[in-house]
Amino acid sequence: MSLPSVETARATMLSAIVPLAAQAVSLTEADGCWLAEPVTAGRDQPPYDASAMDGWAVRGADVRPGARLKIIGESAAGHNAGVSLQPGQAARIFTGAALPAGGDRVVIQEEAARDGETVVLAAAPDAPAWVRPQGCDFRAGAVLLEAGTRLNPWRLALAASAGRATVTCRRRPVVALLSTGDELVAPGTPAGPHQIYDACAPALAAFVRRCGGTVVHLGPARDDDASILAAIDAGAFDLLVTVGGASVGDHDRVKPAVRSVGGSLSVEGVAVRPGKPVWFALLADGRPLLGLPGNPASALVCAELFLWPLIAALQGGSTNLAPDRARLHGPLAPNGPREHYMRAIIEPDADGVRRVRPMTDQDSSLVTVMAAANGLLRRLPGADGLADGAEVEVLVPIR
Ligand SMILES: Nc1nc2c(c(=O)[nH]1)N[C@H]1C(S)=C(S)[C@@H](COP(=O)(O)OP(=O)(O)OC[C@H]3O[C@@H](n4cnc5c(N)ncnc54)[C@H](O)[C@@H]3O)O[C@H]1N2
Ligand code: MOO
Repeated sequence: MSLPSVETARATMLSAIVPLAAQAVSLTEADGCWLAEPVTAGRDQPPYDASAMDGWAVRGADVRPGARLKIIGESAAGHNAGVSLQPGQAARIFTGAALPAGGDRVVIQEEAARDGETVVLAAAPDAPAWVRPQGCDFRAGAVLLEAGTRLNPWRLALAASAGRATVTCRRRPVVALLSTGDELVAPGTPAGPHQIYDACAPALAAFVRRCGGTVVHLGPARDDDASILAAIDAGAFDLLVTVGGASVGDHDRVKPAVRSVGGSLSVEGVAVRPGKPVWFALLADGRPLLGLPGNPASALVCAELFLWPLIAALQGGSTNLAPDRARLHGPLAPNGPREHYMRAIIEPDADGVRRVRPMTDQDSSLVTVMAAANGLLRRLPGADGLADGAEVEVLVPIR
């Protein structure tokens, strides 16, 4: 049976996702969320004609070399001068302050000298008006951020400038992690001679948080249906991620256990390396389940390819997994039948050219190899061998 491509499998998974409810989210909590409603401006920004510099507010018509102007007041940010400039008059002004009525230009203080109650302009004051007109950043009523925009610190500054304390975003998904396997023990607990530490749950927890999800740990569970189902039953989650037990061995019990309680599988294996046994199901109550293979590199590559888009979709967002490009460091053998995501080091060479060097050993169990890599080299099924310097596709993991 031929397995679906990464793209087809991802589309199948995403078609089953219903975005979570929208709610008001405080700006301090909204970084990384997708807007469910636009942010519009309730007022102009700046709300008045503002000085861009510290200096003297004047009437442009009065600016002549050496002009002597009478000082009639002061305008500081947050404090209106309460004066109106008549011909021949000036007001002290500071950056961000409102221009007094009648003023339309600022002469910076380096271009003028105070002399008692007057200010004397320099021989050749510089040309800019140094005024930021009311509404030059945005106007009342303008749509500042469209629905569907993903918030980041720069966009949060815009929402904050519009006076918004909250924005409307979809709830962050609660993602439950369930590692399975009789051999697994949680780091920090004693390990028997035939046991290994659960490397995937802590790694995936960090991954989920970077995607904007919150994490619940359900495992590790034993390789038996009762243990797996008890863990699933106990969990309150929006998305369940199981790790291990995905393949074809007698002890790979997760899929049978999920089926036994009415789960329906829509993806069972993908033509990808690493991660071929990855699977996807809806539980009987409709909640989605992503089944990751147990080898750590398989689990984490599949997290990039499938988990990140699923978490985004639950928040009403989409991810851009379009590969980037780099030049190959050294030759590369032809690829096999599966789309291959090779753990690799991507860095500039001595000439500043971005190079990608695949790790020598691509065994999906090797955590040392994964930890030394900083990206993935993507190879399409059946791709030809390549020479040193060939342009290739790379994927830099979510940061
Ligand atoms: N006859 C076949 N055997 C296997 C096939 C196959 O097609 N035919 N596929 C192989 C591939 S590819 C992968 S990937 C693995 C995936 O297997 P499972 O998802 O069933 O995972 P496990 O068997 O439970 O574990 C695999 C491996 O990873 C270790 N592991 C599991 N969980 C963790 C964890 N949380 N932290 C660290 N290490 C973990 C586990 O001890 C095994 O060594 O199957 C191949 N077999
Ligand atoms: O696909 Mo498995 O993930 O090759 O090791």
